[in-house]
Amino acid sequence: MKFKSPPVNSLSLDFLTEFCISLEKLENDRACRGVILTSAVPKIFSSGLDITEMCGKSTEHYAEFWRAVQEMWLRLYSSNMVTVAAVNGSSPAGGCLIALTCDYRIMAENPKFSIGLNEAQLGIVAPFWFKDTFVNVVGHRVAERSLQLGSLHSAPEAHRIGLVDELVPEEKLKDRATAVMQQWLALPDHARQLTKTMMRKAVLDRLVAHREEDVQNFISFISKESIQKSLRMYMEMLKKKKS
Ligand SMILES: CCCCC/C=C\C/C=C\CC/C=C/CC(=O)SCCNC(=O)CCNC(=O)[C@H](O)C(C)(C)COP(=O)(O)OP(=O)(O)OC[C@H]1O[C@@H](n2cnc3c(N)ncnc32)[C@H](O)[C@@H]1OP(=O)(O)O
Repeated sequence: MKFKSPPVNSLSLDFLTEFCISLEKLENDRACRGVILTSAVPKIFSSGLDITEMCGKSTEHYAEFWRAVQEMWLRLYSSNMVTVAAVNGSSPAGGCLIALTCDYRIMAENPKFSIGLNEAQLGIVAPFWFKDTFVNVVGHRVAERSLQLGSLHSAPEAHRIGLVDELVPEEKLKDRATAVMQQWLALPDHARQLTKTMMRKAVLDRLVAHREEDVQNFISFISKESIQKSLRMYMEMLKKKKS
């Protein structure tokens, strides 16, 4: 599955809706046992949640948007398919979450590409299920430091801390992702799927049990004037960076 939402593959409500529909189609296709996620946009895997969806909108919109973010994560984290992220560009915040949610991450070894949960840098907080997914990949200590600092890690650093499983030259990313997929698909599906469920169930159940509470937390957090101001300033900073 190739993300193609220029300029930076932001995760808008439309993007998330289409992503979930595509994933569901593949999930229901018995001939499809695995999916490789990558980007058709040069140098960017995904810029994370679309900040404009979280700025100056109604409570109803925030609720709809957040449910779509939850849905994307629940579907991908619980997928029966083998999921491989071929991270061919930068991947902050929600983009990093997508990669973390897969079974395996391969990143292009370009030191200019960065990845991480940088929410704290925007003055916002990664919700508990972003944090849980991160902890399950890199461990508690690395996740705690990285989350508090809102660190964006260069590709070599991301590999060193275990955020990505391997680095390969950009031109070899597709072949390597295909080889990894073949390796994972060589196992019987039922054994792999049951093992995956066993490893992820507690974290998935936690969001399922607190889904509506999480929506309300998001709405009250994001609606605060101080948070709206931080997000506006961040967007302005992104725009100024160009000029
Ligand atoms: C205890 C209580 C707890 C309660 C908690 C409850 C709930 C939690 C609450 C909130 C959590 C919300 C979680 C959010 C997670 C996220 O994903 S936030 C998004 C974070 N993303 C980023 O920080 C990335 C920002 N972008 C960049 O760094 C760069 O754009 C880039 C991706 C590295 C690409 O750089 P490049 O130079 O190629 O491009 P530009 O910077 O020029 O960007 C082009 C264009 O795109 C716009 N844009 C970029 N990123 C975004 C984005 N994420 N959303 C929307 N728009 C984006 C940028 O502004 C440019 O626009 P233009 O100037 O109009 O062309």
